[in-house]
Amino acid sequence: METNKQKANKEAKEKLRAQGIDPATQETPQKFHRQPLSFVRRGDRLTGRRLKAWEEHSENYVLDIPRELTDTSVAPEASFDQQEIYGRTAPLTVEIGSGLGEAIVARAENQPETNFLAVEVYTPGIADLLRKAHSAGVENVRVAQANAPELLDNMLEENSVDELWVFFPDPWHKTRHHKRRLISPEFASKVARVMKPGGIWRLATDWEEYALVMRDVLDAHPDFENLHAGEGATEEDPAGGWAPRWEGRILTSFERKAGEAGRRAHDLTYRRK
Ligand SMILES: C[S@@+](CC[C@H](N)C(=O)[O-])C[C@H]1O[C@@H](n2cnc3c(N)ncnc32)[C@H](O)[C@@H]1O
Repeated sequence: METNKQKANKEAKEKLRAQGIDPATQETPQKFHRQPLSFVRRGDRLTGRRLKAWEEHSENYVLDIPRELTDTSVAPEASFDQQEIYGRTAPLTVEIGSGLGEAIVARAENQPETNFLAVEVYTPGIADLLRKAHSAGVENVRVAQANAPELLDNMLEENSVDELWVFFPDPWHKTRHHKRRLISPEFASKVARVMKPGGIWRLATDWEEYALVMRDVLDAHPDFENLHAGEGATEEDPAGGWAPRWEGRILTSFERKAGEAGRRAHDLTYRRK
């Protein structure tokens, strides 16, 4: 006789399989995505207050996105109509990899006249964001649970984003994993397409070698201009180009832990030409 727990486990596994996810590893198979993924599917099971937050608030904040094959793939017919989504048209700030939602919810609270879109694949992180957004009473944030490069290609309109953030993207520090890194010339071109001329792209990382790669990739990209070219140059790093810490980038728990481990953040700021 099957117990309730066994039945629930079986159902959860079937749901994952239907989404193209291997229940043993909970990893999204690479074959469904055109590019290497910048994330590994982690356990998505929600419990306790995260589950409660999801049940109570996801309907208000999480976008219903047409999917292709997996739950993070964005189908080419997806669209982003601000009027429909926020009930108004306003300047748009997008955060890619919003983690636990600390930075975007804080900013949304301080900038009620801006619309905010958090892009994140990690369900427990989104649940935390929902809890924060609800308790702060913000109405100008929405969440897209989606693989960012596909969202940029298939959902956001050309010339529609005023500001875009990528704070502490996964560093994938082993050389054999560098192809999974988010920041690349191809990704920069996807960002360039959706940004308005004059739009601002803010980045930060605690991984020094990745910071140098990000700077070199974006300095070489024809559509972006480094707003702090040459700043912060040192003898070891004569090129410089580092931005001061931006006041809107609050200290997240992720950055705090990096600091405790002795890694300091490098900031970069670019303008879409
Ligand atoms: C190291 S965390 C940093 C989170 C947050 N920005 C902060 O500063 O605390 C990186 C986040 O990016 C998300 N992420 C990685 N690749 C992504 C992708 N392709 N699309 C959407 N989110 C992604 C991960 O799930 C993770 O939550």
